[in-house]
Amino acid sequence: MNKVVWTIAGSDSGGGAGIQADVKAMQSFGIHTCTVVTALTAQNSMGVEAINPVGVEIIASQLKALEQDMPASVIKIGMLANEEQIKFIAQRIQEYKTTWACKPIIIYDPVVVASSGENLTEDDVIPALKEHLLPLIDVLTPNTKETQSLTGVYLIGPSAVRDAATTFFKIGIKSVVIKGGHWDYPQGYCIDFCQSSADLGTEYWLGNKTLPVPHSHGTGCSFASVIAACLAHEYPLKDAFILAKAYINQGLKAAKRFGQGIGPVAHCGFPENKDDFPQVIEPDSFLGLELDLDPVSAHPPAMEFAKCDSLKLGLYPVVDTVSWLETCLVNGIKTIQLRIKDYLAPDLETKIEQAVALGHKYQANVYINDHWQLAIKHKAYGVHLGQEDLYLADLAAIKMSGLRLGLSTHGFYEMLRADNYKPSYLAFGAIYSTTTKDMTGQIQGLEKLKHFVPLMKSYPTVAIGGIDLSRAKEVAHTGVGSIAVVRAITESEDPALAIEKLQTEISCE
Ligand SMILES: Cc1ncc(COP(=O)(O)OP(=O)(O)O)c(N)n1
Ligand SMILES: Cc1nc(C(=O)O)sc1CCOP(=O)(O)O
Ligand SMILES: [Mg+2]
Repeated sequence: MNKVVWTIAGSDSGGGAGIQADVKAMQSFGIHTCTVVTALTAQNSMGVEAINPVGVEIIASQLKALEQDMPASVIKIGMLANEEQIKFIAQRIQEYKTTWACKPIIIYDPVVVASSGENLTEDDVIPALKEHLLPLIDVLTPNTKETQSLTGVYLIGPSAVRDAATTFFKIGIKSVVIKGGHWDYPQGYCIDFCQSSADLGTEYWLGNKTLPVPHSHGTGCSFASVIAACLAHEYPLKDAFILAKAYINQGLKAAKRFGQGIGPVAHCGFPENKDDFPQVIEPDSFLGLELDLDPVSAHPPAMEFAKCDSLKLGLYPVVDTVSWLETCLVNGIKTIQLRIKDYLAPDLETKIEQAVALGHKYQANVYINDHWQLAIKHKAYGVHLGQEDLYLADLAAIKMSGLRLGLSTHGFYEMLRADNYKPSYLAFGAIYSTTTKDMTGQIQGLEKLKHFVPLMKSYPTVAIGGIDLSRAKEVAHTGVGSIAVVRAITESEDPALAIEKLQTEISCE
């Protein structure tokens, strides 16, 4: 089924914000947008001349037409012009949430004040918003001013941002993305925050230098629309968050003036340039320290690991015994991983020692999964770690020992987080579903892999998860430099033949 998102928002006659921005931003992410217009604002690049709200009976007729034919998986709400509209939309959203077979995700960008500073509502709507609409919202995307108006919390630093998020959660909002575009803390940076009430222990902070560009009309609407589009594609919120930020950075850099005043953010398609992506803020990074985030790693930070011999690592078996490792090496494999998940496995150290020795014997590069201390001790070629290991392992010790570091990533956010460490290679998974490991909610698919590979083209890249002979060619066709497999070799009747055929499929690309 093709994805449909509704936007319930105001029309901007100037073409830069509101419904017009929403349609363009969602189009960039391959989404079909249905529109429910709440107001016909008369505005241009200089300001708002009139609001012209649409009566609720007209809003009702637009909704009715869509309900019958094109129900949405995600509904994005923008400008609501008065209390009557707020109450009406809240009542409809409540109805959709209780009666639709697939409950829609509701994202609300609380457009109360235009970027020009002008009021976009007829009256003080904040009490009505808090009572009727906000408790129904899955993702709220307020800017600094809107956060302050809705929560009463003055955003003077990171702990105030957290307090504001907690205030929103108490109202019933499930997730918040608090935009720091007007925050200027630390000075010269734009910092954004994301958190969900279901996972209060996890915070996502993104940051980049403030872009000194004058044309920024429609950034709020476009940002929320990209999040809506990504959620419709079932991306996790953290990936939607980072893509929305990259989309806006890309659009700000390309923005142009059309009238005499502030021009609209440009709409340039799916972000493909790593320079447009923000930094994932780690607690021990410069921005993390400036923000006073609590340190989480017991070890000193480290980045820039030893380089791999080549950008293309080729067929990369991941095996759990020394015997399998040798079988692969005998059959010409040059990059391989020993992945023993049982930390109490008998003779674990001996097995790692043997794996390293076999690597030398067959002139192949052996990576050790997880057991970085033993990998250092026995001078393996490299270590493969997951995201959860980044605060646990002594990365500085791995770097000092000259071992390569491969990092797992699952999606855009984790990929940019891994980029902070400048590892030796990046693995993208799980491309397809797999029975080797529980990857529920982390299946990326080929389309995302097509974005990951060019974004991270400065690294050797590896695709993993559910790849077999029938899929190897399409995966290799994305340009990824290596294909990591478990079952495609270990469950084949003839491992030597499986290796040969997989090598052939990959080398054709
Ligand atoms: C090449 C490659 N990619 C990804 C993984 C997964 O590593 P990780 O996330 O650390 O999970 P476990 O393998 O430890 O379960 C990998 N091992 N190799
Ligand atoms: C070990 C592992 N890591 C993954 C990740 O996505 O990080 S997927 C995966 C299992 C790969 O096994 P198979 O080739 O049998 O599907
Ligand atoms: Mg691991």
